[in-house]
Amino acid sequence: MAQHRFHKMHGLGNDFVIFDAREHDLALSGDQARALADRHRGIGCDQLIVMRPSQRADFFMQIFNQDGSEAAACGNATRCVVALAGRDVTIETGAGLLGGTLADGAVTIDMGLPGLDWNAIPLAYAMDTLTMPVGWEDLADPVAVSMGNPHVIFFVADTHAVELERLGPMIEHDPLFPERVNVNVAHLADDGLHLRVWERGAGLTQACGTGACATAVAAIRRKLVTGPVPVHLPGGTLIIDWQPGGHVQMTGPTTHVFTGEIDL
Ligand SMILES: N[C@H](CCC[C@H](N)C(=O)O)C(=O)O
Repeated sequence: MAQHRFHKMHGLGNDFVIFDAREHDLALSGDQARALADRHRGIGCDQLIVMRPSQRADFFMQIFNQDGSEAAACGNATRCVVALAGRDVTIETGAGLLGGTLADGAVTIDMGLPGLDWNAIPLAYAMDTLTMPVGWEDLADPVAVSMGNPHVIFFVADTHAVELERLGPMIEHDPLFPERVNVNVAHLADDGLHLRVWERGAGLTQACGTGACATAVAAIRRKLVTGPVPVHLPGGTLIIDWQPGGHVQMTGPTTHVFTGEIDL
């Protein structure tokens, strides 16, 4: 056992435990990550992040969901590790290299190109990802987008009328999504997009950065809005900018709550 320092942070209430393992290695299994993320028996978080050395970037970001599964992208946590670094950095993730810049207390991440083909999401078989011919009860005709992690987006009349705590897990585990999926329900209002997310491996969260990116891309592809677009989540608002063919830019705040030590 050794003592390891961690940072408790959040991006609009999507919360993280972040270990900086660039100087001292920290091997973590999915089971250990799940135990640490447990809100009753561990520290508690939506995702657990480990910053590691990288040959290609300032650091590598390993991402564990609350259930112990690994993900290749986490937009809100990416903003938090840039804020921790305290300077503009390049981050290596399982989905490629991301750029992070700090300005006026907010962090902007270049989230790279969205994945739009069925096999980039991935889906179990070929279909048009802009208007998918599928549905689950009242949720139908979604869009699929990858931000390095899989997202399905439903545009509805009112996000608060959707029983996401029941339909979310049903869709997350549907065989159409071989790697499971993050489930986004959104509606368009005068002030931008309103979004609620059932996250793969974490459930209902107060905010989802990649979900906000994927939903903005879906809305722009369907010509509902043009970028930059405010995306209002239960925990607050992100600004997403994207032009077809370009990289997705996400801007939003981060909060450092406390630093702790734990024996691992
Ligand atoms: N649950 C996601 C990872 C975290 C995404 C979210 N917290 C964000 O800010 O992008 C997945 O398994 O793909």
